[in-house]
Amino acid sequence: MFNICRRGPTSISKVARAVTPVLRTPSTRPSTLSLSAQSSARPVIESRWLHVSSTLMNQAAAIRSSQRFADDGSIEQPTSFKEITKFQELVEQDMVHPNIINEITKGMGHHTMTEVQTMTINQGLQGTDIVAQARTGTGKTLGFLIPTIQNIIRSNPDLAVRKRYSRARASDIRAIIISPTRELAEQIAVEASKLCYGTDLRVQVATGGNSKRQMLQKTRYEGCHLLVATPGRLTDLLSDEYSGVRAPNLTTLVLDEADRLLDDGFSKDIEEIMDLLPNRNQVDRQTLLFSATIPKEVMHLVRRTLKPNFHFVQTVKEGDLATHEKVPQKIAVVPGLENYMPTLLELCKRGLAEAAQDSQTKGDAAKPFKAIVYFSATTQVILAHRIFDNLKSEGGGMWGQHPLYPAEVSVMHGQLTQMERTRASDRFRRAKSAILFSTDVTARGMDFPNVTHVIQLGLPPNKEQYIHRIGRTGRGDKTGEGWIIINQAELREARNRLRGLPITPDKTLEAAQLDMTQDAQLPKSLATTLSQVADATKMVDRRTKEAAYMASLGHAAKNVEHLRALNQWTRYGWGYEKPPAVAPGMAQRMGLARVEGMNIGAAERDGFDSFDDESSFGGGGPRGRGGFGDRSGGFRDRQGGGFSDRGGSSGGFGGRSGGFSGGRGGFGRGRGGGRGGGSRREEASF
Ligand SMILES: Nc1ncnc2c1ncn2[C@@H]1O[C@H](COP(=O)(O)OP(=O)(O)OP(=O)(O)O)[C@@H](O)[C@H]1O
Repeated sequence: MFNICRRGPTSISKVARAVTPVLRTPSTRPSTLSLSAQSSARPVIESRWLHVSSTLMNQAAAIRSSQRFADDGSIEQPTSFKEITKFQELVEQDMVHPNIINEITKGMGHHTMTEVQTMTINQGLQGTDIVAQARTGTGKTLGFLIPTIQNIIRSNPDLAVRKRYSRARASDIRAIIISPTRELAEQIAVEASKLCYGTDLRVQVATGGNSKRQMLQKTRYEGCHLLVATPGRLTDLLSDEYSGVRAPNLTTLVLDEADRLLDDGFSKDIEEIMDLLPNRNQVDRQTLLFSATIPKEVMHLVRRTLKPNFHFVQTVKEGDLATHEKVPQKIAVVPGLENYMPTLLELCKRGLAEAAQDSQTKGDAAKPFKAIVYFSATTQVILAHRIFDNLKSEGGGMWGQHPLYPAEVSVMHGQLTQMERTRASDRFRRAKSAILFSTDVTARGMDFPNVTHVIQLGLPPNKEQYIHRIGRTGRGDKTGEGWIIINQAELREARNRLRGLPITPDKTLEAAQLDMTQDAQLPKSLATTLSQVADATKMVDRRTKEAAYMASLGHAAKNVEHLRALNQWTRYGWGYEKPPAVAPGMAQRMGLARVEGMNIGAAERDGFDSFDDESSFGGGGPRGRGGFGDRSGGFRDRQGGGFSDRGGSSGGFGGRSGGFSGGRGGFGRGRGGGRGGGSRREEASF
């Protein structure tokens, strides 16, 4: 996979995996090293630190000379150095300032470095450009923060100790860390601030969604040495001639989640940022690229971003699994999209039951149930969250306890305001037992503690994203479980996209096995689950459902099987007789005009707004004859029963003429719900 970056006789990956890494490149900052060596009269800590600098200077000089004096003019075999694996040793060996390490050993309680930290910290302290690939949750953040902060202090020893009054300015930026998402930027900034607590370094964070004016006020007031930012806001600040945010002496540039930042979505921004930063030939800087995934396709961009003699740290060996063995991963292939919510609910109930059992035996040490549920589109996240938010316990009435109590159900996606996003991620971070419905905004880098389950509904956009999503569990020394629920129509694509991943099929979830288009006798627990989802779905407004439909339509448009599955979902999942209407012009443009089963036509005016262009949802569909999802009728409606708008006897979960029941009852169609609504009546059969 990484043969693209082979350089010289030894492949980079081999070098990076060597037990004792070797210094492959000269230090890039003789001037900064000599600067630190010049000052001498300092308090104890700082004079100790001056020794640090000179030690590093000697090391760096040794390497430089070994290159410079190679007999045949080529780069001489680099000098090896002792690899440090304990944080405290970095202080003892005068490689990192104690004020930084204290925060790690005493503040965070970490003593031994992880594999990727060992390799990147030892190497990064030499000033080398690094691209590092290591599994999710293995501590890459400290892997780039320690060298970044240390290298700033190395060139500015005055900053090593916190002072009462800082003289920092907004144009003092020495290091910039770029992250693809706002939440991740905030998280990195918090981590960086902890590390810098005992120093005089000022950390600022700049992300879209937050007030630029406030950020500038704060930055101008406090100054900034280390800026953590998302690409858009960073470009904005650097190109704004009045912002005052400048980095004329930039020492380090870090791209976290580098493959994401270098892919099509962000690469233009990154290029623009590079142009706005000082020219590397004039102001030498170290560049650090980190990610759990570095696909071949971005390697040429990686190479363009780094100096030619960059160092490749790769703890995931070629052919190794990119995900953790300690995270068992299961796939449930369900007959149709209508099975998603019942299957998810069953899985959550099971997880909570296991957690409750665990807490009886282990007390506080028990594993909770804390899950992130991923969807590919915001509209799907919103719909699923509304359904889960509406769930009611059987027989609990309006004010009954939520069936997933004590888990908090929350949501995270790009349509929330930044304040809502921050609140949602803070709450989820703190929650013991919780379920977060999310788009991929939380898929990369987010370090929510104790996530026990990652559940993906539908296929992720690519293998990398699957790996990052799964990486939200099993972090550090924790374990976790990964689940992916797909429908039959996605199976072939899933085999392709997820090839080589350790995913095993699972058939233990009852709702995943059920053909919801057919009559069936159901066990009580399953009937209850279906009934709860049915009730909850019915309470969701039509617009939310149709927004999810339209978003999925865009993805499914080129595949007849997917379209069929999608339309079937509206019928058996929501109880629509016909799928939502798609305006003829839009259907034409999307190539759907002749596809069987589509509802092409003007939106019906039924009291809701209707839509007829691509930016909308396609309009309100016709009123179905039945189905709990139909706005115009359904379960326990005015006419007294069933799931149907035409009265209980013709209602049905699937929107046809039947229904489903709990107890010994069945799920199906045709026999009628009877008065009072089938799902609540154990004896009833539909
Ligand atoms: N040396 C260490 N020993 C124990 N735990 C550590 C160590 N370093 C970091 N951690 C913890 O491991 C967790 C994961 O760290 P981090 O978020 O840096 O992982 P990552 O590799 O960047 O993950 P991702 O690929 O998802 O971005 C954090 O909770 C962090 O506090």
